[in-house]
Amino acid sequence: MTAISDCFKTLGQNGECALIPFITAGDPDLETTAKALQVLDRSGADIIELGIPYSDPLADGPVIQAAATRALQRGTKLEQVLEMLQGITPKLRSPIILFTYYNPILHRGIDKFLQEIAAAGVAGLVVPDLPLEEAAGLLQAASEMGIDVILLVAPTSSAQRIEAIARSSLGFIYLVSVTGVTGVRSQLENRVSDLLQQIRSVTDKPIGVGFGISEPAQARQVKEWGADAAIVGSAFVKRLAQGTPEEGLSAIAQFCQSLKAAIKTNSTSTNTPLD
Ligand SMILES: O=P(O)(O)OC[C@@H](O)[C@@H](O)c1c[nH]c2ccccc12
Repeated sequence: MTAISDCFKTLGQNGECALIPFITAGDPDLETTAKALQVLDRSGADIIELGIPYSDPLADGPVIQAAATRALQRGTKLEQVLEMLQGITPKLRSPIILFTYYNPILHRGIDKFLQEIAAAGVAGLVVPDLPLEEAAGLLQAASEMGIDVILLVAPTSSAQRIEAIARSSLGFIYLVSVTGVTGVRSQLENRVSDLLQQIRSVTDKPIGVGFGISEPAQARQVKEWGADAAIVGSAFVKRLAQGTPEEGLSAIAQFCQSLKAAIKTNSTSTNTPLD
């Protein structure tokens, strides 16, 4: 069993929903990224998604695009991110998912890339622009190295495609809550609940919901809709980038705790009698 499956199994036994924060590597610098991973790990994160900055981040909204630009301007390179991870992953409870666009993987060569990230202790991989039709090779090679490739379901995915994605995705299935780019949204669409049920009807694998979750109440909402994980990106990236690195770290610690508290409890905020 992989570290990610193991994590969902334990949480599922307690009726808990996983919290998956996302941050961009190298923003404001890699030293802060290393600290941020440890802070999140101690503040309620169950799994952490770390984004490799990329110059053409098609699926990203303004907050994560700006973070990637800042990280690239500082000269953040994949090798340095992996070197940092190698030192940090042994100290973390949370498995690390690496987020990268497909081009850097192709550029390096699939096998070399996988060997390097496995050596750095990475447990999973999200590649938003990897077409399912081309995913087989990467999925196979990654699973042989114990790395879960997590595939994305979009609100526009057909029933047939949802089934195919659910069959192939490893670790969990990433349900993108809206059509569009990453970023804070004031309201989550109700159809996320229908999509969750639709995916649930074709698979036993855990399902994580991401895109637009920026408040504890929204995380609680996706939990109540039946999600196994709430993924929160832009809202973390924004907080980490505000003020000095120390201020950013303390802001994400607090935010992480409040999100976890919202999805940990089984009770709802309404006063339901116990009997
Ligand atoms: O930023 P948001 O709206 O909270 O969304 C999640 C997210 O940041 C992370 O999973 C992510 C960052 N960039 C992506 C691109 C595609 C899919 C997912 C992502």
